[in-house]
Amino acid sequence: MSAQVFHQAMGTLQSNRLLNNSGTHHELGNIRVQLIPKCFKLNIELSRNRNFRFGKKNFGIIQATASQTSVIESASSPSNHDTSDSKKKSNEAALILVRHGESLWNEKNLFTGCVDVPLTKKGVEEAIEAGKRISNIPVDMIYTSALIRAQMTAMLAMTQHRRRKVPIIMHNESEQARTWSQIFSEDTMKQSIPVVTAWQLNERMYGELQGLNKQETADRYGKEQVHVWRRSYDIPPPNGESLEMCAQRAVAYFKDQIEPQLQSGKNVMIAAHGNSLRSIIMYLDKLTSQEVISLELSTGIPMLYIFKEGKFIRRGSPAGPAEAGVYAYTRRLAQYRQKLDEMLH
Ligand SMILES: O=C(O)[C@H](O)COP(=O)(O)O
Repeated sequence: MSAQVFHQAMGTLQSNRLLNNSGTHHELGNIRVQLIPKCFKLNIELSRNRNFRFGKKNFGIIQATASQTSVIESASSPSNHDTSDSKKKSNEAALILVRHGESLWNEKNLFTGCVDVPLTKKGVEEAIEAGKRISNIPVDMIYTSALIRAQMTAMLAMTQHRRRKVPIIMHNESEQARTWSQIFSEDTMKQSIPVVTAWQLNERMYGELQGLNKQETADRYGKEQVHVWRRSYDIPPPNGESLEMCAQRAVAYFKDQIEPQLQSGKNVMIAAHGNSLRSIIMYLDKLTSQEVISLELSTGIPMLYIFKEGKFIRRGSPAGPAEAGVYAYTRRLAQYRQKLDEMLH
């Protein structure tokens, strides 16, 4: 198999460079149709909306519309031979949301926003704990923000997953980055989970509050003013983003990039931030701008949703690390867990 085909199969965002002897391309308006012998039956890609691909054999049918590309897979179990843990023509998919563990600036009570601060030791432990709670839930794709605290959380959580797939960050920032991060073993690829990092999932930009102490800011400007900056829906902090502004980019990204994966039966984990996740939960739970202001998210506590028939069903947020009673499993999740038990015993 050529390196280029493998690169494509690995799922890096599609290169503008056309494949030579590995396949043929046809342009249909803004849709590019690519036929690749023995690999994808049919690979339809929007030339402007570059959608992510991962794995190859399991891509049975690929559907394209003017706004999105979705994939229906043929994998069905967590066996070693499957590229994905999703079900064939699955009509349900798991969505895990997790706010990053405690960061060094959470610990110091500083406004952090888009400043790229790592986790504390406690944050590392929280991320590992989060991983234990979701260790029996299938994960086919991971999305994180561009910030290290979310990425650390996702990676540390996955060290606990019983399926033992390896999360691998996709580097699509340049052609060279794509080329230099190729994987040349199909088996290795099957045991990997693509991790897509996106600035749109970043924490809200806290403007001129970034780096200030929250308590000192309240002492200086008044508790009420700071509460308005932190929890109002549409009032931004000085030169920063309001929750509404944060929601515009985070929810747009969720709808454009993540929802199509869920529609195709992929199980997705998102590791992000207090405010980008509040925005996404507002969309999932159809909260009003009044309701979202009282929504608070703890660090490192994963929340589970099931996506089914176009709807998001909240399945719980575990109070403790013990699995029993943590999540209201669906039948499909219970079957997945049973297969893991069989595989690992
Ligand atoms: O950016 C920050 O300071 C925190 O991650 C979120 O802060 P908040 O609770 O003040 O919105």
